[in-house]
Amino acid sequence: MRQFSLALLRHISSSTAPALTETCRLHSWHCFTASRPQYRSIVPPHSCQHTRTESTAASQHIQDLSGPEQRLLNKLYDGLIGGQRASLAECITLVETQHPRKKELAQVLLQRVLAYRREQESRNGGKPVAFRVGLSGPPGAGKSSFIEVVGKMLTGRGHKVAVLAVDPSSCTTGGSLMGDKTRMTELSRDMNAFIRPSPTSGTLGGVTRTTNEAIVLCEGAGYDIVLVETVGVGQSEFAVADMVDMFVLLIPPAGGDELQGIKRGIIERAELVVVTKSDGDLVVPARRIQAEYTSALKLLRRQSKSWNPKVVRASSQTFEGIPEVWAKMEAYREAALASGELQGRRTAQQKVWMWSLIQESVLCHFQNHPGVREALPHLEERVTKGAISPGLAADLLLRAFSSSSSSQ
Ligand SMILES: Nc1nc2c(ncn2[C@@H]2O[C@H](COP(=O)(O)OP(=O)(O)OP(=O)(O)O)[C@@H](O)[C@H]2O)c(=O)[nH]1
Repeated sequence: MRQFSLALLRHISSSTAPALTETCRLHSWHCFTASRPQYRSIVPPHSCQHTRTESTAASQHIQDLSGPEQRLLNKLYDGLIGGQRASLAECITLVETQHPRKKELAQVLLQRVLAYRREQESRNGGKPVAFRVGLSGPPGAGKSSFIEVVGKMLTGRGHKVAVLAVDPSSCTTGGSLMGDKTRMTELSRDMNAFIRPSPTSGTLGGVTRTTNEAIVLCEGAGYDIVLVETVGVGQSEFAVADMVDMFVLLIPPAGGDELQGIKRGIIERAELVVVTKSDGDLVVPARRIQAEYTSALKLLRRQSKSWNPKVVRASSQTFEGIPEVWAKMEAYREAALASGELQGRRTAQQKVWMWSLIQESVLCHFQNHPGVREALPHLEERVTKGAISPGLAADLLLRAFSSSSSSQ
């Protein structure tokens, strides 16, 4: 593990450093190594290292890998960059794995793909190559029907479309909220589309991490539009809003009760609200909902200087409004790119992503700590019986964790 961390660190020191000034880079490096003597033997980030290409830097990891591991990673990387769907699926399976060594391999692969993506972005004038859109809405809002028609329309226009799902229920029940039914049947047969359901187990933190990583992989495989779908339950919508360029809320033309479940906080995050199923008898209620949401959005604090959130109607059955919805999404992207907000949003998301990784891994470390594991059953029992407060139990567990961690 330590050897792998060193390899990764060596790569990070050379591949992320160009963004920093030389002084800042060296200062950060010395601050970092001051408390970590084990890393001092690694060459500090230095400008002469940046003349190497990203791929050369990335291949440094490969030296730490066994022959079969190198071959596997090369095969996956070449297949992915070559746009092969089977390789993309295999790469996503690798980032979803719980196996410790495979997790390390996945990180090496991701570093290579990220380096490749950076090269592409610099050729694109520093602008992101792909457009990431998050789509959320209550169960039955018409999300999969909408993604199916929009996806088909976009592949028809020459785009490559990837659809990723974040299903909060997969973390507890094994994935029932987004339905076990076959979704988006036509799009799944389209050679220019790639659909990946949510992993069927794990924590929401784990699922969002792997979705973030899957986005990077899809972009590496040449998908220029990545749609991330989630159901409007729990925190998954906020997690998705934190990983995309644009967040779209889909609302069915339903009565008040069904709309109760839509959280106010998430409406504030939406750049676009689409009232779905605006056809036949549903046109009248769809218009009413559109008017209600338009007034509601006016009262909310404006999130962006370059874009005013909009409310539109569309029908996946009649196709009415679908091209217009996409035109609004493109208009948003252009405005956000021109103002620099999109690039800023992505930069901020990198930090959110890093902290969610830290949270997940610290929690895992805590739960697997021998002192915590020993004390946990007894303390949990005392808390459930009301013998001690949850706060005291948490304090005792944290003490068990930190005292034996520091003596290790
Ligand atoms: N009239 C009409 N019905 C629609 C439209 N889009 C979807 N529906 C119907 O609404 C129901 C739910 O549609 P889905 O696309 O499965 O909705 P979803 O939000 O993906 O649902 P979950 O998978 O349960 O989260 C289905 O019975 C669809 O046939 C539409 O544009 N018009």
